[in-house]
Amino acid sequence: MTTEDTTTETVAEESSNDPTNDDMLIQTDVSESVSASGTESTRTIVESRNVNVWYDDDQALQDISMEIPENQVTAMIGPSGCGKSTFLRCINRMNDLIDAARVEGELYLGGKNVYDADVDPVALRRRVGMVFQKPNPFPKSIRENVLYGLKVQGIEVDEDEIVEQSLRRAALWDEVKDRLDESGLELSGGQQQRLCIARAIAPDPEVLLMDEPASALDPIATSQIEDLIDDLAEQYTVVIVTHNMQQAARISDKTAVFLTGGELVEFDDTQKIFENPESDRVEDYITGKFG
Ligand SMILES: Nc1ncnc2c1ncn2[C@@H]1O[C@H](COP(=O)(O)OP(=O)(O)OP(=O)(O)O)[C@@H](O)[C@H]1O
Repeated sequence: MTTEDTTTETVAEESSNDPTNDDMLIQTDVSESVSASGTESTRTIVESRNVNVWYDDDQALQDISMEIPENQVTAMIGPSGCGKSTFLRCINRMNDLIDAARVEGELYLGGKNVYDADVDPVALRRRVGMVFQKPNPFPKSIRENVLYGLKVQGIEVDEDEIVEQSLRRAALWDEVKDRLDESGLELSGGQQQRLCIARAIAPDPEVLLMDEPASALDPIATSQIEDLIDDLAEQYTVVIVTHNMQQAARISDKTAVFLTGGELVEFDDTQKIFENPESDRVEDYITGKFG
């Protein structure tokens, strides 16, 4: 990837009545880049520099450096235990919640290191939403599920508007618009996962992290989630962990291949990774020779 141009913007977040804004002045260093194909101009939104993670004495990630482009889908693939989920959790500091975890290195979101002392992890998680493997709606109504994140953070919004907008973006509105006060647990698995996506996007995050979001779903629901991810990338940056290489090939623009030991072996355009990877180890993994 060639760095073409670098501009710096300053974004002052209003603190006003919003307790999640922490009065921090975010220096946004936006790198303008051209993809390997030379056809798309993209900006880097997440950049990791030499990120290392340990769980007690065991190292889970080794020196991970990569630039994740804005408004694209970036897939993380690799064999079980190679650190994909650990890396995802570095981006929104969910590893902070694991006592044994220790993170070193720098992880920039819009040019600001999220591990700086002045970053509030709760405010960060509003900017970086997350969807998990198993749909996990709360035992509350569909409406309350969508509004949950905003309400716990005390953010006042036009509730009807946010509920409709989030459910529309999650491709669920038409199926639930007449039953918004019914429990989210009464929906099918695929609908529950789209409800969780609506809940994650209601606070309008910049980045959406998805940790194997379709692995617990049937093929039809999986296909709906894949179509949805494609649509979401028009508005959000999506970073997805998947065990399913065909899924990564279908839905992602960029692919990062992690291999055993927590090493990022190759990161490039998805087409290049699947058709002509640089690394023999990646080729062996992609072609099923190991992993
Ligand atoms: N909470 C934890 N405490 C201790 N070790 C952990 C914890 N979470 C993950 N690990 C270890 O860190 C390493 C990387 O795990 P991680 O879940 O990030 O891998 P992964 O590639 O996402 O795996 P999978 O594809 O199976 O979900 C593994 O060795 C795992 O056992």
